Amino acid sequence: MALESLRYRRGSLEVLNQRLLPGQLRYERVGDVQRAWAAIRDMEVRGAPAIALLGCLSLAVELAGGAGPQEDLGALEEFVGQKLGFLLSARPTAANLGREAERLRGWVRQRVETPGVTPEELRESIIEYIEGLLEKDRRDNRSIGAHGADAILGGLPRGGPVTLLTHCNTGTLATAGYGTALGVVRALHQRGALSRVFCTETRPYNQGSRLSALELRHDGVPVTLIADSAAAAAMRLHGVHAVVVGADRVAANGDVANKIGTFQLALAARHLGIPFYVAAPSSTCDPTLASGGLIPIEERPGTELTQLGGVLLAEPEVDVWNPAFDVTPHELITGGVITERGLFAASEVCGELAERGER
Ligand SMILES: CSC[C@H]1O[C@H](OP(=O)(O)O)[C@H](O)[C@@H]1O
Repeated sequence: MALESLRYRRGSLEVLNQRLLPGQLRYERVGDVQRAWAAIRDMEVRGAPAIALLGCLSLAVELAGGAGPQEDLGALEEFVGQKLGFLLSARPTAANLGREAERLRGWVRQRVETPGVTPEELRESIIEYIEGLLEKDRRDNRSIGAHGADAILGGLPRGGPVTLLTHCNTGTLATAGYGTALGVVRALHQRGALSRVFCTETRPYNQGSRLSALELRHDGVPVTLIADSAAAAAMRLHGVHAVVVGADRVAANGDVANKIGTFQLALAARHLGIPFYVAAPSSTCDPTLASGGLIPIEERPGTELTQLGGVLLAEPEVDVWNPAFDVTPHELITGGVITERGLFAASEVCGELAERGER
């Protein structure tokens, strides 16, 4: 069975509940924005691109079911804006949902100002616009994979085979299919240029051990699971050629917010002279924030550290600090940022994409 984070057809949306993986493969129906919000907040679905798609598709399901004003263009525009605004409150750090919401609001505004459009036509065109995001994600992921494989192979004297290290989950279970950093892994594997990828368990939600190990084994990709604390040693002792990770938000100066633990991977890579790459679609860029210190960092419940599957792992009353993300300064992203538009120096990616109109 193909692992899919989302299953969508007009009027129907199901999500794979990732909290139950790898032990249980259970798809659950999402019939409206409220249910999507809860799935995002509780990390039943996670991963910046998948979150953006889930949010928007849940709105498409509501509209296909007749929700919202029927007769008034302005009222329908306001309904869409309110739904998108509500979705943004689920998790604060990833940029993609906010960027797609901004683009959709602007597109709806233009349609409302188009002479002669009816509420029914507007409703239908919004649904079609949102459905187009699925194919765009898949197309962009393939481009990121190809650009990333070219960049990594181009940086090696013999052009492979390559040993990589990655963090968290950035693949099928974080996107609509191919993945961002794991898209680069897949592209190298498909070219026969991947020796092995080391994936960190990524405490405390264990995206690496529960999700990346699952999807890479499922696809026959040579993968070795390591503890987060073994990452620097693996880089040094197992001939890692490059580190490639995802991103949740890229600030204007190229600082990157990504899963907690990314910053220390970048420090270790810098010390060992290993190129450090970030792979992300252009919708991850947030040129409105000058630097990484301005990116909101989500903090999650301490029970994510003190418990696992209902089993006590720590002193239950201990104080816990559990940020879900950290910020890696652009100067540590030595390989660059891989987007669907190509490889960019981290300090230039937001500006260059904005100049190309990729906002
Ligand atoms: C392509 S997924 C991007 C990003 O999202 C993950 O965070 P979470 O699992 O909390 O949603 C991780 O930071 C990935 O790198």
